[in-house]
Parts: sequence; C-alpha cells; structure tokens
Amino acid sequence: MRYISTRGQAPALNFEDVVLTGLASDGGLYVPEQVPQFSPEQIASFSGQSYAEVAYQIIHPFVGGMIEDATLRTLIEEAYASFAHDAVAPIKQLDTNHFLLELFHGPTLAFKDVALQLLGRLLDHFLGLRNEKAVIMGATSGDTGSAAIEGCKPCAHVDIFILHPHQRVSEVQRRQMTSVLADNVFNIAVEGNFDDAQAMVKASFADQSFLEGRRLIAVNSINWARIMAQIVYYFTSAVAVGAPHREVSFCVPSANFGDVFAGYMAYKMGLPIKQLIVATNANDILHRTLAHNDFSKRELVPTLAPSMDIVVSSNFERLLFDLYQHDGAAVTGLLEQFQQQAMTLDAEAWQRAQQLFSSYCADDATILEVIQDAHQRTGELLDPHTATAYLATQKCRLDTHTPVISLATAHPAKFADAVVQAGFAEAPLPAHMADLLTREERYQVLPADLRTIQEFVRTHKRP
Ligand SMILES: Cc1ncc(COP(=O)(O)O)c(C=O)c1O
Ligand SMILES: N[C@@H](CCOP(=O)(O)O)C(=O)O
Repeated sequence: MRYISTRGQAPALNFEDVVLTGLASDGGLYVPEQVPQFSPEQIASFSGQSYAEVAYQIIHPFVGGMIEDATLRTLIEEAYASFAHDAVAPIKQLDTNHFLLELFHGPTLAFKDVALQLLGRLLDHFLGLRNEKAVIMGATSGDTGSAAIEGCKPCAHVDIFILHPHQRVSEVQRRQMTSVLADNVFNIAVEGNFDDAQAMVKASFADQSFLEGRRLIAVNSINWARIMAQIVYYFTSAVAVGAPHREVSFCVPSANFGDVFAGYMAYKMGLPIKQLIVATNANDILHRTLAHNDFSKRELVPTLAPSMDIVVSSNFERLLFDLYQHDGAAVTGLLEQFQQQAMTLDAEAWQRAQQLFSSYCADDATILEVIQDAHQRTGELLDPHTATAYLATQKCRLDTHTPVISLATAHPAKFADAVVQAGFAEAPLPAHMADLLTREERYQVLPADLRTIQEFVRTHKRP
C-alpha cells in the first residue's frame, strides 16, 4: 500500500513512514493511493465478530505488510482492551430506525480514544524497531489532546507537546490533559483559538529546523492512522443494523472533518452508505460549503460544543482530492484561494459531494433545546456535540425506513456547562477520574507565536 499527498508533489510513502510523519513535504495530507475493497460477503461476515477482530480485518490492507500479522493483531487487541465497554463502540436504539453509536467508552471519554489508543501503540512499535526518539506536536480543541496524551504517555520513544486554546476548553477537558504529570508530557495553553494552534503545528511540520534533527510526528487527524482506525466503527455499527443487506446512513458531529471522512472511506471501501449527514455548531463552514458551496472563513465563535470550535477544517482537503479525481494541482489552487479568504468548488465536484453529504448547523440555544428534547424523548443525556447530530438527523434524513446512526462523540460528563445550562445535574465522572477536579495540574501559558512555541518545544524534553 502506497500513500500519496493531496497536493501531488511529495514522494509517496509506505504505511510505516506515513505513520511516522505529519504533513507531506508539499503541505498536503497523505491518503492511500488505492482504496481497499470489501465485498458484501466479507462485510456480512463481520456480524458477530469482536470489535478487535473486525478492526484487524479492516486495518490489515492499509498496513500493507509493514507489521507482522500476529503483532498487528496484538497491538489492536491491546488498544481496545482499554475500553470500558466490551463492545468498544456499542449501539443503542433511540427511535424507529434511529441509532446512537456510543464512541465515548475509552479512557478519556471521547471518540478520539478509538484511534489514539492504537496510534500510540503503532508509534512505539515502529520507533522501538528503529531505536529512534521523536517529538509529537498536536493541537486540540479539547478531546484529541487528552486522548493523545493517554495513548502516548507510555511510549518510551516520544516527548509529546499538546497545544490547547487557553480558557476555551472545558474544565474537565483541561484537567484531563494538565493533570498528567509524566515527564514526557508537555501541555501548552495557547493565547489564541484552535485554528491558531493547528496552524502553528502545521507550520512546524513545514520547517522542522528548530528540532535540530529530531523527528516530528503528528497525532492530529493529519496522521493517516487516525482516519484508518475510525473507519472500523462505521463497519461494525452498520453491520449491527443490517448492512450489507440494507443501506445505512450516518450523522456525524463535525469540525476538522476527520471523523466523517473516515465514514466516506468506509463508503469507498464498499459499505452501502446512503447518506453522510454533517452536523456542525455555530462554526458552520462545513455546513455552508456542503449546502451552499461557500467555503469561506468567518470569525471563530466560542460555543457550548467547544471541541467543534474550528474554522479551518483540515481534512476537507482529503475530500477535495477525491472530488477532483486526485488532481493535486487543483487542490493546491483551491486551498490557495481559501488561504486568501474563500474558495468555491466547481459545479461538478460540488454536486458529487451533494449526492452523498447533507448538513445542518445548530447554535448554542438550539443545542440546549435539543439536549432537553432528546432526554425527554429517549431518556439519553447527550453531550452538546452529539446533540448537533441528533438534530441534524431529524432535519436531513431522506426517509424513515433507512437506519440512521448518529455518532455520540463524547460523554456528557466532559461538558458540565452545557449540561447544567440545559437544566440537568452534572453527569458524574467515571470512577477512574472521580478525583480529577482536585488533581495537581501542570501547563505553560504561551502567546500564539510560532517562534515562542517552537523555542519551548526545542528546550523541553524528558530528563
Ligand atoms: C466531541 C467531538 N465531537 C466532534 C468532533 C468533530 O470531529 P472531527 O474534527 O473529526 O470532524 C470533535 C473534534 O474533532 C470532538 O471532540
Ligand atoms: N476536536 C478536536 C480537534 C482536533 O481534531 P483532530 O481530529 O484533527 O485531532 C479536538 O478535540 O482536539
């Protein structure tokens, strides 16, 4: 399996190199050159298999022989043994043909654990074989950070630096990161927003001279392995509600477009997906693009669903590359326009996107109403991100006989503000983090200035 850049200029890489890197050298994102195909018979055979077994079968072709089969199986089994629910990603029925896919049973209570528990192990495996040390830089709007720290803190071979927007993540999210006092974990609270943090991480990949030869690795969904691991739960959940014998739709709370892009990959791999519904908060660039072909920057606004407070949606580039039939030059041109302020897809590409994608956005007041409404109808207390999907499913589904699976991307205990404002008592934290709010914290507040951040990374490492 070879991986190519969405900008068309960087060298193709194998799986090992793609995991151990970040942005492609031309500024693009890596995608597989060819998408593995699964027949209806293969998909049907996933029924009744464990999550780890299905994960092994889905992930195996992407690895392209770069990890011995038995080792790959062990890495996957160990990754998913850390989940509190045996099914890893259990599914609940909310209503006729409306299902909730609970992706928050991992150690940090958000869907990010599904990929980052595996990515941490892949990194340790490859770096261990090479006997090489590396630096991880990641940007977070709240959930990737703690999941990456949790997945990577046992790695003997990495120092991890996570940039979060100062005072713009929930208290639980901040403490999940800053109370990890391991000597290879460094938390930076950036005086800016998520887009500033992500831009500085990407700029650090473009010019790595500040690291004086040390390798830089990405844990954001820039890293292909993040997307790959997330493809699995589209298959397991679709099979649980009748695929491949019937079509299934998904509704995905979206911002950086990694999660729903994993759904798009599942579709390309042969899963019969009728509709991919993209749900956003008031930072609605994805909704404006999919509904109105308006991919233009607007000021980022803080919302009650802070993990989706993102304007520059990184993985949309991977979709563009596919919509433009792997024309890296066209993608580069479009992103240069966006860099200035706005881009417009050509009519054909936009229509192709519209055949599969629908979208809806919810502002804060609506999110609160939806949390109340969903609780009244189903008894479920949704987190504010999941609430956007619950609403978007109702607004966008094409019919009521196709099952729709709404992704529950986080546990409500992470977002006390929204839960309390919606009129509920705070959801309790699970036992392993019951004392989270009294744990010692360690983090550094720094300005959103690339040189300052890079100097911090350059001068800090585990003793
Ligand atoms: C809880 C939660 N829901 C949804 C999202 C959006 O996912 P994506 O960025 O993959 O679109 C995020 C962050 O990315 C998140 O943390
Ligand atoms: N919502 C994310 C933002 C980063 O997205 P990623 O999927 O690219 O890591 C977060 O919670 O940090």
